Amino acid sequence: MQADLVIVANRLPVDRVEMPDGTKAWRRSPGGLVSALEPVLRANEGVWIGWPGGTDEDLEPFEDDGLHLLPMTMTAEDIEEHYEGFSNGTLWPLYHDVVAKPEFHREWWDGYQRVNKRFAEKCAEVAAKGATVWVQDYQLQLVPQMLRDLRPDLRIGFYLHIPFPPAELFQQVPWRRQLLEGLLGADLVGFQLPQAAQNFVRLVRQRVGHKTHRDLVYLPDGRTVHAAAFPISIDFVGFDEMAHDEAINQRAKEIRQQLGDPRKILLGVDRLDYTKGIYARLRAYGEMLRDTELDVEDAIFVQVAVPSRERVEQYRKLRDDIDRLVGRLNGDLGRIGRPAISYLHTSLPRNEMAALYRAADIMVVTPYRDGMNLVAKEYVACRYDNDGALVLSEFAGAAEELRQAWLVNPYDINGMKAALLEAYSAEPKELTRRMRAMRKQVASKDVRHWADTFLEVLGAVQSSHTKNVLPPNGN
Ligand SMILES: O=P(O)(O)OC[C@H]1O[C@H](O[C@H]2O[C@H](CO)[C@@H](O)[C@H](O)[C@H]2O)[C@H](O)[C@@H](O)[C@@H]1O
Ligand SMILES: O=c1ccn([C@@H]2O[C@H](COP(=O)(O)OP(=O)(O)O)[C@@H](O)[C@H]2O)c(=O)[nH]1
Repeated sequence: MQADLVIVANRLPVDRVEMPDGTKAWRRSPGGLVSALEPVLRANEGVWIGWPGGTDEDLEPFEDDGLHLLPMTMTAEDIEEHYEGFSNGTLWPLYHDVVAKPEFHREWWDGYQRVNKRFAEKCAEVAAKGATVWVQDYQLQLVPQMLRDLRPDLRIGFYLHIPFPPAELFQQVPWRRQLLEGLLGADLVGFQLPQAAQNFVRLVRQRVGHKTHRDLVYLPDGRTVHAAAFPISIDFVGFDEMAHDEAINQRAKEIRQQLGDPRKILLGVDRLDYTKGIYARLRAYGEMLRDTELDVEDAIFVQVAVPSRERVEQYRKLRDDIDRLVGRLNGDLGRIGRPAISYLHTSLPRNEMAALYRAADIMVVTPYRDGMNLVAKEYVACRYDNDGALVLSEFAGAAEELRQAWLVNPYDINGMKAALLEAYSAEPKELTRRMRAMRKQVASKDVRHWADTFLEVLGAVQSSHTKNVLPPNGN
């Protein structure tokens, strides 16, 4: 198989899972990267390389619902060292403001290099001459340079879905220079926010010593690397259409009834990740009930927590902590038929998500740090009647665009309580004013816009063989 567009991500859009009866089945993979890229691959003929979930399974390339998928085989050791280890035990906490303590282990780094190499080799094998390869996310930062060494004819783009930290944090990594050099194999390195692109360029100047000018890096071999922000988004029209669907609105009504017809439904939907601030948010809500600012007769908090990275210690602990907190809050504050929190530890299909967004009066998104947070944008897309309130952390990438949300600092519990209360009691006129502006933003900057802009800028970069001339004052 030879493709003109190759998307390479740690995960395939579908995940091979074992059912309770021991049989294997495909399920949609968790997370926003898959939500965003699936419509992009659908719109452009191409192939997607990634891990299909599970270990030691040699699967042939296959087609799933019109998508060409190329599964990579991962051993148990690969998963332990590359995915759970270096990607999610080292890079993930480090890139998210050290919300948890990153661990540095040399064998994890070895596994990271090994897996990146295999992904690069697979790309080199399937990319047609002069093809575009779009490498995704922090799990594959070495792929751009490894791939360029193998196939200098390719146009290579890289996109980081999570924040890129300031130099002060990044320089903790013992292999910082190798990571930067890996990324510099790309022609275009994309980030969620402009600050991240600036952090990257500054680090390249300081740590690798290359000349830079604004968002350009000049390499000694004459190649130029462009670093810029491309805030990711959602399929606005798709969500808006689902939101208008009769069956989904019927389901939203049913959800409300099943919850006991409360006056207001508050909703949180997150992967069960310590970056998402679920614990602090539920604690704040519990305090509001305890202090009688809210009453379980009027309000309920629905929290959906999607199982995530369950073999990583910090994630296991978080799950236990939240289980205990929910149990305590319901035990202390709930009444018969009126729990304080309706907690679901599960992954819901898109239509059920849309029904929940339709049902929720207040969407609560309070991460300590988040690359973007598509859930916030999906909620906005589903509120076509311009009602509903969004309470959003300042530290989510989405806050740069959704300025009319109730913006909160998740470290400030009292501030969060005040914002929740304001959103809870806001006048319809106020809700409309805010939601209308946010809908306009998401409608105009949807995922199509994101992918088209990235691929357009990538398409415009000079061929890697063309030598560039430094600007007169390149620094
Ligand atoms: O693959 P997993 O380990 O199960 O994790 C799921 C994904 O989580 C992260 O998603 C990010 O991408 C979103 C879309 O750009 C963004 O809105 C969010 O803020 C990010 O956290 C991760 O970056 C992906 O690689 C994972 O697949
Ligand atoms: O039960 C769930 C919970 C979440 N999602 C989807 O998972 C994505 C989460 O992306 P986000 O950017 O908010 O966070 P991430 O998990 O990537 O960090 C969104 O598209 C959600 O619609 C889902 O399909 N089912």
